[in-house]
Amino acid sequence: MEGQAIHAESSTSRSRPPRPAPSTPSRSQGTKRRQSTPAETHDDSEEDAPPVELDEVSYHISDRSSHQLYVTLRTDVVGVQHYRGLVGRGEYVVLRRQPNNPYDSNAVQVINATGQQVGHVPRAVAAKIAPLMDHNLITVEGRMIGQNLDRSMHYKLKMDMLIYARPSHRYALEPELEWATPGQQGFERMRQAQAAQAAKGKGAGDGGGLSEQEAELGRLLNKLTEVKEEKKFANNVMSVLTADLDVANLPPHPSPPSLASGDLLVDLLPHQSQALQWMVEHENPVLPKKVGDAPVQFWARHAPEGKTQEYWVNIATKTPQVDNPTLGRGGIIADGMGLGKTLTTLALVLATRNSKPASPFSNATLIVCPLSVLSNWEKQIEDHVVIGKLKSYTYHGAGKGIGATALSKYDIVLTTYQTIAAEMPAPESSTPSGKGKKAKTTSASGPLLKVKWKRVVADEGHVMKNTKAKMTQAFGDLQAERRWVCTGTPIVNSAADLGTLLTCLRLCVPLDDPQIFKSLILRPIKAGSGEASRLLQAVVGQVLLRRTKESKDKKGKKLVTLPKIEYYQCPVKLDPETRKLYDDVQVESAKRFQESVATGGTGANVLSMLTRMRQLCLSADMIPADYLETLRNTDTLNAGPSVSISSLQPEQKDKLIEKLRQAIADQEECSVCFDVLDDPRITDCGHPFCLLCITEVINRQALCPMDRHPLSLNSLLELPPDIDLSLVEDNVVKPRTRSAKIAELVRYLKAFDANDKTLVFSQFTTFLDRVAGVLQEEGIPFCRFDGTMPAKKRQQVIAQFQTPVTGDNRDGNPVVMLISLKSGAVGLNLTAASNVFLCDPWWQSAIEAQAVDRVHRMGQRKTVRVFQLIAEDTIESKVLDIQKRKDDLVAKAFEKSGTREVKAAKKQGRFEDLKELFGVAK
Ligand SMILES: Nc1ncnc2c1ncn2[C@@H]1O[C@H](COP(=O)(O)OP(=O)(O)OP(=O)(O)O)[C@@H](O)[C@H]1O
Repeated sequence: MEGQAIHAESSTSRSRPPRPAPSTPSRSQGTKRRQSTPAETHDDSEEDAPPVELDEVSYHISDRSSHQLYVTLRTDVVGVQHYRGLVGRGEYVVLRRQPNNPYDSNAVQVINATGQQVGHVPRAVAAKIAPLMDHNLITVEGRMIGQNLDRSMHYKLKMDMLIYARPSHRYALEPELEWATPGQQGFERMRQAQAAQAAKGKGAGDGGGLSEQEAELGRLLNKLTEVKEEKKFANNVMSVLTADLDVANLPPHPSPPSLASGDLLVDLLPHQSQALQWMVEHENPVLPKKVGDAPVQFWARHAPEGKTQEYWVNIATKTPQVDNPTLGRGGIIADGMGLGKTLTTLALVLATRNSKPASPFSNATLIVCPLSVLSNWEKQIEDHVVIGKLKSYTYHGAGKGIGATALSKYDIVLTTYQTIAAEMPAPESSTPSGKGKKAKTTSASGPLLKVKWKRVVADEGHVMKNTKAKMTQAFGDLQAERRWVCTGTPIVNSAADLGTLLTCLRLCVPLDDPQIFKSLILRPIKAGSGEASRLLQAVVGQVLLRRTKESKDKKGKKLVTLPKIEYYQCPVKLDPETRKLYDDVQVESAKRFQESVATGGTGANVLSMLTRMRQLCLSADMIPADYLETLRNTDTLNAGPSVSISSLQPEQKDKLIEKLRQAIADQEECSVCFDVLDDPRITDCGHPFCLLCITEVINRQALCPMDRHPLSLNSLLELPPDIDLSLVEDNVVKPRTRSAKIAELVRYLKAFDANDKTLVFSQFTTFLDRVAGVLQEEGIPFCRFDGTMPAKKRQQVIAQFQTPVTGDNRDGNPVVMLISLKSGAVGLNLTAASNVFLCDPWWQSAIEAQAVDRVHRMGQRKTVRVFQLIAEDTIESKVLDIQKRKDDLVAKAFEKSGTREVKAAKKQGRFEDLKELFGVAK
């Protein structure tokens, strides 16, 4: 039975973000292999079948979970003679369920890196793994031991099958998988055998034999995944990943656009000219000329011994092919904030104006950015490009009434992520998105998706951290000859972020495939593979340029010289009334926390309790008047049955919607991923989550992670489309009493020089409303900036704020800008300010650093002063302690010794952190 072929169905494609045509051909075109020989031909249905696509959805869901390698099973790929897919030794292959196979409903296909089927998993093995795969309990992938590159007739090929599952499922799953352990010895004995081997010093994973530095990098990357909220850590990892790049000695552009050339109103700085040349080279990559030349995007020339015909080998995936591989054009500009990525990109457009792209592409560049930086691009063009040298157009809001042909005549078109997402054709709602079917479309795509761009640039491209998000898919759908990402933080949460960027950029084919990136890089890194860490480092070396404010040129001089920056911590004493309320709330919250720990769950709404305590530190009227009472009376253990949203009373629904709206306005985090809510939903028990996070939880355990209330997908509610999330213009709240923090802030503002401008950051827009009320009372001119403001308004606000105070414009010239910490701050130039107030400490020091970077950047002439307001003896001082401890841990993790202890300390640290925040004695 095992050698018998199971025929493929003719329609096997599933949906994944479509690939742009024709510059970046589909995988089957781009990495086409040798023509099949007569011996390899097979039945017609297979011949006409479209190339097999990967299942994007299941990839995404499983990638968000932390699966662990349970066991590796040596097995076969069978029925190889019926398929045309070729594989090399060591190549990773995708194992995909084929439930509609007419001969075996348990069938599992084996698919190579170019999407072609190689064969099937043996029937007996498939029967065991198929039900587990169907229930999303395991993920499997294969690594080829045998190969069929010799083109002789093969019926089966040896393969290692790697079975992954969640660590928390071990208890239930191991009995189901005993048959897969070597000699069916069972997991316990397998572990004992592995431990004995490790004790003999044979090394774990495939990290054995690799240098200590490689192993160390692997360990660091693993920690990155574990401590995903630690952005500083991510920055450090970027430093490690880019440590070997010799950026100081990059050649400058021979004739960059400049004052002298009449294109720019400024000259590029030397590091910007180097970046320009690097970008030009990466838009025109050249395959290695001969055997032995350095690989380009991992493709190397290969000449088999004794044979004359050379072929190509992808040294990352071990994929061979005869036809010339297609190279991606573009890359990632990951320079630190404020080094001039915007200006360099404009210089690229100017420098390549006369090199017309191949037909059918136009000469137009599309720049996609968050709404908050749209006006910054307009301003940079206005400030730095000589009038008439670049024709630019902003395609947003009222500017949308223009067709594809007109757009393609511009040199630069500016737009936002939301706009490109909205231009995607709407899927036909009645079409079931069943397996094997692509959603049909009813509406046509918008003009942006119709233009054949010379290049597309994703500014602040790290926002595309999720391959399933509409804007990521929309960027992938844009048709362009060259593709770029600009971001100071290419890795935000984990190395997977870099994989997403490769996918969006179509670079390093076939590593741009999420499934292959995961198999080759993410999973092995988790398993401690130094080789995979080295591969990740190599990917970075191929596609990314990064310098920071600390980088030095070849003479040892810093790239940019900036004025001094001074940090001050300002302790604030709560007023007696707030102090009393805070202490009561803390005692009650601690009780709730302990109760939930005692019952063994995440129990009570931990995050929401922490948020309320933080709001109390800012201004007591930010929490509901009856909050303490509610806290005392809430029965956290009363879960109740799952409720379908459709059965809720209208007033219950309204309450939930209001709660969700508030959570979004307050930038509350999702308590599954600890990130800002993405595509938010609220449960019938009143907890907000990202849609993807809560869907995954429901699929797994159908209980709310906050209060164990039973949930189903029907218990989720989203905001109605007509609800207005935008900041109510000039929202000003006159607080009943002035909180200690607001009083302290005003004290400083009054003491500053009348010409000094100040940024006031808070995570809570509702707090900024209260500050606004007090500033109004005090007659201190201020403005507000918020991520949800219309583009025109933002531009006006920034322009107004950036106007220096002089004798004649003092009246109404804002000296304070109120700005929310997490929305809208990235990418802004606010150098008119030299004082920064951080009103509430944030867990991620990197977010605060980003805020400070709005002011401490090129163009700043004064010393920058940063004031952190900390409410004494509250959760805020504890947050700082935790932040510091985490920074210490990060520092330690970079020392070579003690990393295992660091890891253990971190795990324990999470729980200890919570105890500390609630004031529960250790
Ligand atoms: N060569 C230059 N001459 C004069 N000013 C410059 C030059 N390069 C950059 N600047 C100014 O420095 C500031 C920062 O530049 P820019 O906004 O391009 O940085 P960035 O790397 O895109 O920053 P971010 O990561 O925050 O988006 C801008 O005000 C810009 O006008």
